[in-house]
Order: sequence, then structure tokens, then C-alpha cells
Amino acid sequence: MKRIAVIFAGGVGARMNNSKTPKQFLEWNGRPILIQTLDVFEQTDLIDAIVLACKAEWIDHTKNLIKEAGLQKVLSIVPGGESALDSQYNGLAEAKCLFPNEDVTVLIHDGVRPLVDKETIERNIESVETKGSAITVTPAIETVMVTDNGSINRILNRSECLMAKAPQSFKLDDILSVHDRAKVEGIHDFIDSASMMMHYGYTLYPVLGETENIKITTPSDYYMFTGIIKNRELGGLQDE
Ligand SMILES: C[C@](O)(CO)[C@H](O)COP(=O)(O)O
Repeated sequence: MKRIAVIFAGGVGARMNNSKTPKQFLEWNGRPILIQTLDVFEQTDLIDAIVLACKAEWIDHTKNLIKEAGLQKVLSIVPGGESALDSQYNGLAEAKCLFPNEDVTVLIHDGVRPLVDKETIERNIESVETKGSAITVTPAIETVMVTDNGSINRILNRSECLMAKAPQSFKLDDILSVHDRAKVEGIHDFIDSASMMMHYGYTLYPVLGETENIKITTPSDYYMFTGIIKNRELGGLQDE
């Protein structure tokens, strides 16, 4: 039995005001966001290895960063693909090559979610190994509406709504098999692994995560991230 994290970081930062530096390499306190993300998995005892899917032109730079940070669990870095799902597929296929005959639990995580915590990772592993899947979620704290043709045509019952985060975790053979089916059927527009697994009839089990596990996609996400870290350094909210 192996527990592998597949971290995808193939994006170019188009939503980060097209910053020249892809968002996963933006720094805080001299440490790139991607290294901070990898480090959480590195420090979690239950994780055996990490596979990283990264933009091809950034692989050499990333290897240097990983060496400097002294990370030992990153066994392989593969080129990312056109979409996030393609990058994930490349990472998953590499995990299969590394551990062809093992029963593998795989945790798929965005390189730009550095505030994931060990407990969420452990809850993901437990859920996959007892039920078959784990989708990290937080309760919706704003009203979710559906639009069509410019007007709002549906307002979802907020008490039933969850926000999908990451990790999203499965048995490696299950998630690889749905990628293969989607490729054969020419379906390329799944937003994430959860959508793909649900489409192919798998039951998804939610695992409660922390609201601080934000995805750093836009400049305001980056400001929130630095705000959270500064606040942690100050010891959090203090009573008067
Ligand atoms: C996987 C994910 O983080 C779940 O919230 C999200 O779908 C990734 O979205 P992105 O558009 O690939 O950043």
C-alpha cells in the first residue's frame, strides 16, 4: 500500500494579471508558494512520495528549488499538459509507472493551495481507504445562484451546498481508468477530478477541510494568503 500526492502546477498564471512569474512561483518570505505546498505533504508521515506535474520550461528551476528546500519525497517531475486535468493525468500516469504493482491511494492537489493542513490530508487518506474517495470541502457561506441568458434562474439551498477544494483523492487505478474513458470518448471539459469521477458513476465522499485552504489564483487570493500567514505569526485573533 502506498500513499502518493500528485501535485499539479502546470498553469501560467493567466488570472494573476498575467504576471511573468507563474502564480505557483510567487514568493512569501523567500519561499515559493509551490515549495510551501510540497512541504506540507513532505512533512506528513502518511505520505510516501510526491509526483509533481509542472510547466515544462520551469522543470529545471523547480528541481533546483526542491533541492535547496531539501525535499526528499518528490520522486518525479513531469511536464504539465494543456489543461489542469491533462497535468493531473501526466502525474497520475507517472505514479502508476513508479508503483505499477502497488495498491495506491492518490491525493490530487493544486500546487497553489499551500495552506492545506496535515489533518485534512490524513482525513482524505482515511476516507479513500475506507470508502473509496475523498473530496475536500467547506460549507458554502455565501448564496450560490445559477444563471441562464442573463438572468438568475435558480438559487440553490445553501444548507445543501459545499465548496469543492483539494486534495481530491481516490484509488490510483480508479482515477486513471476514468481519465482513459474520457480520452476514448473525447470529453475534455471536466473542471476537476471530482466532476470526472461523478460523471462515470463513482460515489464521492466529502471530507471537511479548513476555509484557509485557499487556491491562490488571483492577486486578491495572494493578498489573502499573505494576510493569513501574517495573522498566524501574530498568534491569530486576540480577545480584547
Ligand atoms: C481542483 C479545484 O481546486 C477544486 O476547487 C479547482 O477546481 C481547480 O480550479 P482551476 O481552475 O484549475 O484553478
